[in-house]
Amino acid sequence: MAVVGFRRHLRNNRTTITTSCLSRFNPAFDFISLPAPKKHRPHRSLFQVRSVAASAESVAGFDEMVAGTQRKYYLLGGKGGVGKTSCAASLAVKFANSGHPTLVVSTDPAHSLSDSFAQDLTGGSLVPVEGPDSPLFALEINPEKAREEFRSVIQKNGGTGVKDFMDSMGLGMLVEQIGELKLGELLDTPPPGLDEAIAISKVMQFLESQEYSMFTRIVFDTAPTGHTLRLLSLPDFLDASIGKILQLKQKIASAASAIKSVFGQEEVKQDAAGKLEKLRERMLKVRELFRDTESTEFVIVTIPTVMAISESSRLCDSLKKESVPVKRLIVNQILPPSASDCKFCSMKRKDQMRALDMIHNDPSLSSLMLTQAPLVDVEIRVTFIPRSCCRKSARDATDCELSF
Ligand SMILES: Nc1ncnc2c1ncn2[C@@H]1O[C@H](COP(=O)(O)OP(=O)(O)OP(=O)(O)O)[C@@H](O)[C@H]1O
Repeated sequence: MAVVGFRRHLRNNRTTITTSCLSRFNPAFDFISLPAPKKHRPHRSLFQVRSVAASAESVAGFDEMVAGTQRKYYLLGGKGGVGKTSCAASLAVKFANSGHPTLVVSTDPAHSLSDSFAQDLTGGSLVPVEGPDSPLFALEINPEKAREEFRSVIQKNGGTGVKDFMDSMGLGMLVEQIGELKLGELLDTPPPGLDEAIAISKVMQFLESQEYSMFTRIVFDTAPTGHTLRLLSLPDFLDASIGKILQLKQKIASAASAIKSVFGQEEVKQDAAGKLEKLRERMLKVRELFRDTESTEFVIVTIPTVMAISESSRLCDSLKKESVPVKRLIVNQILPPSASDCKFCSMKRKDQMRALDMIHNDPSLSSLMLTQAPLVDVEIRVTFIPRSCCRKSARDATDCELSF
């Protein structure tokens, strides 16, 4: 299994991958590349993490991330296009190769996890990723598709399928409260956080379902910054909304006869306030989870540009304000060292140095552990090499090192 610059060669009808671009560049980019099989592993740090505040190099970062068998959640977020998906995929692979059954989930409506793994993950269910030592599954949650399905269910069945659908999304109790509202209109102008509500409800399913209990590492590839903040603030939003919904309860009760035709008498009789309370508790549980320093960590991904770092600084402040644990910053796409820069690269390098200085001087970001990942000259993809291709006799040493 390898996360490498993606270059395919057909050799004897088998797929192999060159690793030359990575080996030419910084070995610290092992965050994106993979550790070689144990017997080939170099002795240097494979996941170099440097505290910006204390400039000494440390290898403690990744060791700390893999330590322990209790479940841990890593949310990767940052500005659009900085490499969140690439980093989430490679981190997930590293966890799986370190012995953790791992799940990587994309909550970004503009998914690219499928592209990153070169596998179709759009079905809304767990897809096994072959290759790592321990099980690795990937999942894309497609909120927009879910919303569309929801809309068509309403149109087709006049609302009769709504409850089942919402139940499947973990939001069943909501529909009973809003059953007499015009759901079509609600979907045309979705309340802020509806997409994130679907993602959160999936998270709650992870927590509750036996099927997911095996996973000890869950990596989230989140949507760009704005969405992420809404995701984190949604439990509060829903908490506040519950008051409003409770007011609707009275209205719903008076419209019981109308609802009866949709949901049946028994449903209407159920204690709406109790259900809302349950929903609130669930949301609070999610909120607690995201703020639990023992189990959760938000990793900010950025690139060395003034704009990206300024946004990362604001994101870091917001996360801290929300009491979300944030300890690490990945600075992706750093120009690799070169003995002779062209004019463009030399200018670019200076620009990147200025941006990196911003991190050192930023009151929020400077306290984070910094991982630097170089810009590589090919697209980052996760793929695997069939074991049969890894026979030493048939392969040169470099290919073998990053295969399994
Ligand atoms: N270090 C790198 N060197 C070269 N290309 C990179 C690097 N990191 C990411 N890329 C490329 O940049 C593009 C965007 O990466 P990716 O999809 O991981 O970013 P993202 O932050 O998840 O994007 P979005 O916000 O759109 O979801 C991809 O084509 C990816 O291959």
